[in-house]
Amino acid sequence: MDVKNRQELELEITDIAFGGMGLAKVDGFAVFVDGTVPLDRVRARIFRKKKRYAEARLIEILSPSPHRRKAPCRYSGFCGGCRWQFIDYEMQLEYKRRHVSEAIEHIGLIKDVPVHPTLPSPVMYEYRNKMEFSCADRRWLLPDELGQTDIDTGFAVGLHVPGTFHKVLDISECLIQPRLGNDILDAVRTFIRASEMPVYGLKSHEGFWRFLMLRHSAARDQWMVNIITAEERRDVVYPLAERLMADYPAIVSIVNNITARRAGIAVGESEAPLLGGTAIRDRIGAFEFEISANSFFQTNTRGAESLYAVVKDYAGLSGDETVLDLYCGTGTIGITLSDAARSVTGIEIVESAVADARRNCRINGIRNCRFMAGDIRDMLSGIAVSPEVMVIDPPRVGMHKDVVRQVIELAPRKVVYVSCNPATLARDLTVMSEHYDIAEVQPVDMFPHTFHIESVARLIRK
Ligand SMILES: C[S@@+](CC[C@H](N)C(=O)[O-])C[C@H]1O[C@@H](n2cnc3c(N)ncnc32)[C@H](O)[C@@H]1O
Repeated sequence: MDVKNRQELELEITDIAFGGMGLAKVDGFAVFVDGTVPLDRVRARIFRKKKRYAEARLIEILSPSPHRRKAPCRYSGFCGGCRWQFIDYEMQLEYKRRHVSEAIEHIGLIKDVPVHPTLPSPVMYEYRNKMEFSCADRRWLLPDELGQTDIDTGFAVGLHVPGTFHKVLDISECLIQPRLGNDILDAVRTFIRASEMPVYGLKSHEGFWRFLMLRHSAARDQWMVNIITAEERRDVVYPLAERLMADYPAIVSIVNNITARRAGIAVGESEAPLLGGTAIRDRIGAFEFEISANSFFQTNTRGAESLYAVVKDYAGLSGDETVLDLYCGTGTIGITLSDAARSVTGIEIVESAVADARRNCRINGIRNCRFMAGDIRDMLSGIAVSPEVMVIDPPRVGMHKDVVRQVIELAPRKVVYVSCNPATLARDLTVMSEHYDIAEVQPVDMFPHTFHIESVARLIRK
């Protein structure tokens, strides 16, 4: 059967693709349907037809999969924050394991690598320690809000519809942030709505209020509020800070990041402290970390403990090894390994992250770690003595091919590769597998109700 654009079809969902969409086959032709899960039977309409696949929009579930559950969040299905709430958590874990395993087999062309069952996140809701809410001068309405006359459609503080930059839902409750975050969000929304300064237009690029970022320390149950505005107006934001400090004793830091850039990124070109400190402290395992507004920190603190425990186990340190921590961010992995190694050297491109890593060493009284700022592609040639163990935790794009080559030349006995992207993990492991046995891979769920998955691979030199 030839699939046509706008055609309505009855489909049997048989698989779930990386990216989170359900997959059906029509005479062997792949049709992706968002919001579906294997064993669903659905009616859907094709809205995009390509040579090798088509995408269809779900119209009706004719018979639901046993893996479906009722999503507890009212924005589920509309919000890009987490798109898998309607899938049973055990199945989320299994689909994530399959994605990692299939990527290694089909993209990496490496056979027989043991991929263990996904380690679940210790908490399934309220797990995110950092949330970024966008301000917008238009509100994207949920189906049950359409036609309501008492809704202010010219204002939203919330999260985006998946894949869009200008469609913002006005979110009053997000279940993946700790509960008090919703109260703070509501207080900020009320203040902004009453303010004379306009919210930012995501198309016009005019307006004052841009983002609200909330950070939470799980260890201390403390909050940081970062108000991102288009210009510095202390007279406008300071009264908001005063009100928040008075009403929420758990808030210990309020800062104002200022950015005139058009890009939809909640990072300021400059930062003005408002009330309290400019950082909060959290703990992963036995170590404390100071986190400022723009520091990188794993967004699921308890999940990071599970992840780093796997890294430590795979590194198998005896106390005598030199360790190289590539793409070290604020040094959290290196510091976690420091009590089991002779020395740790971390390399990271963002200078402020390296400054954070050094400060985190001082906070924890650690003397056997050093951190260097620079591009790994340039820095590796300066490593004179080959480390026994290398931990590699690159961004989504994976390692540059020159870096893979240099890692192989340095020839560490063990490599622990941490990845947030199964496709680039598989690509890099293919090259590494000429010199290393890929002993095992452990997927770790840091992001429940999303299709994202972190994995740790253990490599042993042949
Ligand atoms: C996935 S994060 C890892 C962070 C850290 N290992 C952790 O667990 O918190 C990747 C890091 O790689 C850094 N990075 C990206 N490209 C780089 C490069 N070419 N050289 C050095 N660091 C780089 C990023 O700034 C980021 O901090």
